Amino acid sequence: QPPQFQKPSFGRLPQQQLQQSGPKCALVVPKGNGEICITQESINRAFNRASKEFRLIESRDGSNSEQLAETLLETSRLLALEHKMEADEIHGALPLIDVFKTSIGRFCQKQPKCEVKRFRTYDGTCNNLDNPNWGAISAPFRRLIPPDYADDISLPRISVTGDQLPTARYISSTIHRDLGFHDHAVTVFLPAFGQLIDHDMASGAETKDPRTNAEPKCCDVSPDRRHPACWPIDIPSNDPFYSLFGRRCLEFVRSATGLKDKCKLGSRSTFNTVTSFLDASFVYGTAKDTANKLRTFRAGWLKSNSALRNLGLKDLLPARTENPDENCKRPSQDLFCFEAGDSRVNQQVMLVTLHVIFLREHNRLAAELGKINPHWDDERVFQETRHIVAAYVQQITYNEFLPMVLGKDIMEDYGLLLNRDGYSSDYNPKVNPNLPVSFFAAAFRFGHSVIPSQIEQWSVTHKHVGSRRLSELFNRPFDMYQGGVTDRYISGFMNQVAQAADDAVTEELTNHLFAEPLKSFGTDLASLNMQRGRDHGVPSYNAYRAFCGLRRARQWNDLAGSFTNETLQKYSRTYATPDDIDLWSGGISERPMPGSMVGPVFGCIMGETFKNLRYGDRFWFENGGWPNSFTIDQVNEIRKIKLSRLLCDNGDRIETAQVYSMVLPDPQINPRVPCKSSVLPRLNLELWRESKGKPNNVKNPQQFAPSFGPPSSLAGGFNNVSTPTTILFLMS
Ligand code: HEM
Ligand SMILES: [Ca+2]
Repeated sequence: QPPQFQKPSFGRLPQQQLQQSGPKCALVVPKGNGEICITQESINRAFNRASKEFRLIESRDGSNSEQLAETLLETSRLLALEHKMEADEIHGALPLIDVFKTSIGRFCQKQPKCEVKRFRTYDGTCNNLDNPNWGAISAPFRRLIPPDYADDISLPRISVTGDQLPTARYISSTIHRDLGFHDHAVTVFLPAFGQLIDHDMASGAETKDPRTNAEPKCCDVSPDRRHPACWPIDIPSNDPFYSLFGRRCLEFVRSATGLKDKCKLGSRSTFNTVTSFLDASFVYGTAKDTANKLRTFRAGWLKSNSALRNLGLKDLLPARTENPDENCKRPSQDLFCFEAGDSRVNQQVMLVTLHVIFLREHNRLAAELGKINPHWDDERVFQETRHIVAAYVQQITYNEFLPMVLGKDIMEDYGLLLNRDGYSSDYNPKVNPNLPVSFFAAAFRFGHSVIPSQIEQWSVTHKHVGSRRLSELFNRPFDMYQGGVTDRYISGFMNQVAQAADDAVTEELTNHLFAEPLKSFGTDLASLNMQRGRDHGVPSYNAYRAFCGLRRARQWNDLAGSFTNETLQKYSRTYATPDDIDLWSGGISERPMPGSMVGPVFGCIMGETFKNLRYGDRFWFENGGWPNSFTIDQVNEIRKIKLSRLLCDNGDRIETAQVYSMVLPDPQINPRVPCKSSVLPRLNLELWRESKGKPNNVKNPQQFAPSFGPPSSLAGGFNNVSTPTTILFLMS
């Protein structure tokens, strides 16, 4: 069984004492010797006042969700004020009120009605039939422990002393300076794939200025004229880098406020704008409209750019011709960035390259499936291909990526090892696949520490042929239009060693992020990570220690085993108390666990998240008994897929690759093999052949009800798992 970490306790109030919907009171909260009665009238009063302030209009189609979220937050603030509620009561009690019994109900969108179908919806709704919005777009980030807001409702976290925390940039420049250490085992494909799946799972909601429909600018605007969501980051006057340019401010805008499940009251929630499920949403988008724009509607294909065909090379992503300058620095009007299912695609070339590989794989599969099943129409080929591509993402994530990042122990403890054979019957509709805010804002940003300063290109014969600074490539993916560059990046990423996952982050990210062409400075990703954590009310590293079963530090010495002496000293000089350490900073600075790239706190947050993304996904590729289920032979085919297979098939002239492309090649334990080697099997698509009219694999459509039990993966052995210290398992 996965370890039972301390269950989230939202407040110290005994839940049975909280009565809902009594005759007079919507909620009764015990307080001191007495109790607080929150009446429906007081809720309605607070809501009316707040709705005037935010000009809420009545509508149940979701078009008012932004104002409704702000209105409900203000309602909560007014109620907390009126009833003198403390943090525990705000987090533990307010969400228990059934708002459908108050005037709020009229404004809250109804849950969609679900049907059981073969393919996933684009927006992730109806994956969970009882909670149709779980894992879907706009779902709130969930909390592993109660939030930490300065006013218990919404204002960013401050020090437990009551003072402001040190500015995020100060922590970045003292603790997260680049020391340039390399990892000893992983290649650049590890962070590249990590970021790709990050974009499958997570995207925070930007606050837009209604006048410009862009994120507001904060730095060069006087504080009284700033957009209310502005919360720029102060740069100390003696900053080792920005002082050279007289910069004192980094742009930062707080994320948009979101609705809680069923419009519940309580402290500020934020939401995910993509599906948290690993469903290849970065290929297809998270709305039908987006998917339709990407499709050719012929033979199940996605649109692509054929500019390189005359050189005998495969297609690239289609050009972004709508809003061509959005997140794209074009040197001239006739050069375009790329379009894909996720709008962040052009951020840098690692990401673009993987998007290209998945686009090509989609079209390769669609072509084959179309030949094997000539009676399938465009829609059927498209959806069956999408279904396989999502399964690939799950297989590669749990079979290659997570074992390297988390190591064998966490994989086992959280039930993350894939089954060796047979179907899984471990889908559990009670498991919530929404991402924890601590995962989105901190733990999965561990990858920022692994990014190298230079991006290398290698030849297909594995020789280094050139390097470019990462900062020259932000939002400038144009060299992909040169014949052969896709291969040179693919080969580069499988041969270039990644940075170590430690407290150091490359200056390309901490001083030059998104630098404009020819500008000497950009912004700082480490600062953004910490500011984002504070923005979302993410409690401190120390609070998560307690959640993860470690001892909560009372004094600096208690952390001696967790950090190097040097880091600990820096922390003690930077923060007022161990209770203040930002989660992202503490998490990436922790000493890694044996066989893992991360320490126990990030390991625990990621373990929790990836456990729920597996057991809470009804469309998980190993699940049996649903209309979406693959046949068992198909599942076994997918189990053989490795990232190197996709590189071989979708590069232009890649002929050899190491078996595990996220791990450095090694003649003994991770040898380069020819792409035609049986060590890298291709999916046998004959298993997808269907005789006309017969549904693919649902033997008895009545038998949808899955059985629930302990994850059978835990009973199984050790399958295909690799970790830096257990890399020998790779080849077993
Ligand atoms: C050159 C590579 C990368 C760049 C330039 C980059 C940049 C960024 C930026 C600008 C943000 C938004 C920051 C904010 O305002 O909160 C972000 C968020 C994030 N990044 Fe990265 N990142 C990179 C690589 C990675 C990698 C390798 C991972 C994981 C393995 C990762 C995981 C995340 C996650 C989980 C988020 C939050 C979700 C989101 O809003 O996108 N990133 N990154
Ligand atoms: Ca997704």
